[in-house]
Amino acid sequence: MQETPQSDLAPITRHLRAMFGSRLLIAAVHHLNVLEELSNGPLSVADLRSRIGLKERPAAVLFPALCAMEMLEYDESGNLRVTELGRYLTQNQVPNLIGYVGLEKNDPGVLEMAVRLKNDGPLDTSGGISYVKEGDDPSPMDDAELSRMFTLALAGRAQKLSPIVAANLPKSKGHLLDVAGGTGFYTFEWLLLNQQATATILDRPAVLSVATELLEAFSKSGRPGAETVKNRITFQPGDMLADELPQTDLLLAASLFHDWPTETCQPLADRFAAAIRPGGELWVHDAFLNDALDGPLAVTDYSAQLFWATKGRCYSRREYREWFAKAGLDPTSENIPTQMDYGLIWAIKP
Ligand SMILES: C[S@@+](CC[C@H](N)C(=O)[O-])C[C@H]1O[C@@H](n2cnc3c(N)ncnc32)[C@H](O)[C@@H]1O
Repeated sequence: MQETPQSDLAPITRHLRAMFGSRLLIAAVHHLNVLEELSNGPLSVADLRSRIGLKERPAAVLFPALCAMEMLEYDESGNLRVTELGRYLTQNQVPNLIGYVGLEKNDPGVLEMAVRLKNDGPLDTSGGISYVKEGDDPSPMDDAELSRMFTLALAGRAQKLSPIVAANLPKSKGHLLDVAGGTGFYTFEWLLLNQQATATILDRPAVLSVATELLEAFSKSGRPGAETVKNRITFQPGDMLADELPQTDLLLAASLFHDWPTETCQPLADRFAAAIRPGGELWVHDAFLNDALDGPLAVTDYSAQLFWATKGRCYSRREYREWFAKAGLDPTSENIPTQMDYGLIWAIKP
């Protein structure tokens, strides 16, 4: 089949992320007893969390996933209950599939997922967490080899999505700040479409040295205007959680918030809002949970993958829009799908 810019690679990312969803289901049944806890009737999210001993983040990953899998649902009062299907994973239902699902209960990935759910992350974080640099904690993003590996791992995804994202961002002669810009492809493509604009890519120094190499190759691609992109980009090594951010007309946060826990997202939104000039815009490219926190399955699987590997998870548009509003931005209701189950939302600075 010939590759076209329109072809969505979601089947690949969905199968990749499904592994993490499977681990959640098996761990929920065999290591956390989630469905059994609900077999006597519905419980509020808070009650279910306290019975299983789950913190906010693992609960916000696991419960939406079990809803998306149709094992759980919310009743009229907003409590969680077992569905007709989910009943077949409880002891009172005979026959049931508990034993059959249990064939995989000692799979190393399942066992580790159970540990991470109970602990809200891996037990050993001495080597740091992928895609995360926080305070003085060690970070793979500051290690030459690891940051190259993690950054290049995202290059194909960014190359595929960036022309779509760039085409949906506003046309401008102003400045774009691409925070945690990684490979830089989103900026490269946007500058190609906006020949008078300038941009700053902010990330860790080791990541930016990879982006610099990619920009060199991009400049020589022969695409119209590609050779001018280099002169319009500033690379800014830094810490988005601590350093002053340059003032900008547009700010892009692509696959950024999902690496961070809820308590870090509001300060990030506040910092981004402060960097945007009046009339400017904050754009987020990410995968979003339903506002009802019950799916979609592709995103709850992705949230499980992010829970596994980072400090974050997927969030709903409602969660983002609440951060934007608290940061003094006016969230728009627009929702622009891109590909691979991602989309764009944005807010304007009054
Ligand atoms: C998941 S990647 C996203 C990269 C890019 N936006 C994309 O969509 O391909 C997250 C990026 O955040 C960067 N990052 C993590 N902590 C950071 C910090 N404190 N300051 C600046 N960048 C940071 C990482 O180095 C990494 O490049």
